[in-house]
Amino acid sequence: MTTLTASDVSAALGGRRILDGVDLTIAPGRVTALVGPNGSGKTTLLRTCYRALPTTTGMVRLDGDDITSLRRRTLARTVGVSTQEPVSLGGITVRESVRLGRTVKRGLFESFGTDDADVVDTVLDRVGLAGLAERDVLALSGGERQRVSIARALAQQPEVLLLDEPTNHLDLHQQLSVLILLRELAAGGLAVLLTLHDLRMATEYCDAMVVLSGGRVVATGAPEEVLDPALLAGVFGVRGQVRPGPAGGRTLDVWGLADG
Ligand SMILES: Nc1ncnc2c1ncn2[C@@H]1O[C@H](COP(=O)(O)OP(=O)(O)OP(=O)(O)O)[C@@H](O)[C@H]1O
Repeated sequence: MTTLTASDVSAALGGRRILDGVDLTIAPGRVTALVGPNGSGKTTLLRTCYRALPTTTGMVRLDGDDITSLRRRTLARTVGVSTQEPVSLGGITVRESVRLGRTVKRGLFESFGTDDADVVDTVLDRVGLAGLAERDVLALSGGERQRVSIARALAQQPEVLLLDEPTNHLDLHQQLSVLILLRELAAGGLAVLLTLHDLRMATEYCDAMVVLSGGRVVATGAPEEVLDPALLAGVFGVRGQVRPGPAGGRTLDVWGLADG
C-alpha cells in the first residue's frame, strides 16, 4: 500500500501560477474526490501528481520518496493514470489497448504471459468491455473509450490510481458502476484520487473530498464536513446542503444559484 502526498505544491502554465501551495494526502483504502469550479486547477494538480508537470515549489511523494527521484518505471508501476486524452491511435483492439497497461510490469523485450491475459480479461469484464474486446478502439463511443482508458490504468495493478473526470462521458449506470468499482478497489488497499464535477456523486460515493478554488485548497475532509452551505455558495455559486441519504449514506441537494 502506498500513500501519495503533495506538500506546498505550486505550478505554473504559460508563465502564470496555476497552483498555489497545495497540500494533499491520498491514502490507501479511500476514494478521494478532487472538486472545484472550471479552471480551478484540478487537471493541473493531477498532472503534478504523476510528474507530467514540474512543480515550481513543493514536492509530491510516494510514501517517503520524492517522485522526481524515482525511475520512470517505478513511478509507472506504482501510479496508474486515466486522463481525458484519447486512449490510442486506431488499428488496435480494445483488448490490445488495455494490455498496454501491462507493459509497465514487463521488461522491454519480455512478452505477455497468461497472467497478463488473465488480468486483462478480469479488467475488461469489470468495466463492462468484455463484449467489445476485439473491436478497434476507434470504433467506440466516447463512453466506451473512457472505460478503455480506465481499464488500461487498472490493468497496471497500481497502488495509486489518478483519474481525470472518469465519468464525464458515461451514462448513469456506467457512472455508478465505475464509482462502485473504485470503492471496491479502494477497499482492497488502492489509493484513489479522481476529479469530478458531479458533487452529488462525489458526496455519495467518495470517502474524502478536496476542494480547489483559484489553485488553492480551500477545504479537505469528509463530504458532509466540506460541503456546507457557505462553501457551496462561495466556491460553487449554488444553494444546497448535504443531508442523510438512503441506506445510511449521504446525499447532496442543490436547489438553485446562490445569487438567483
Ligand atoms: N497550457 C496552458 N497555458 C496557460 N494556462 C493554462 C494552460 N492549460 C491550462 N491553463 C489554465 O490553467 C487553469 C487551470 O486549468 P485546469 O485544466 O487545471 O483546471 P480544471 O480545474 O481541471 O478545469 P475544468 O474543470 O474546466 O476541467 C485554467 O485557468 C486554464 O485556463
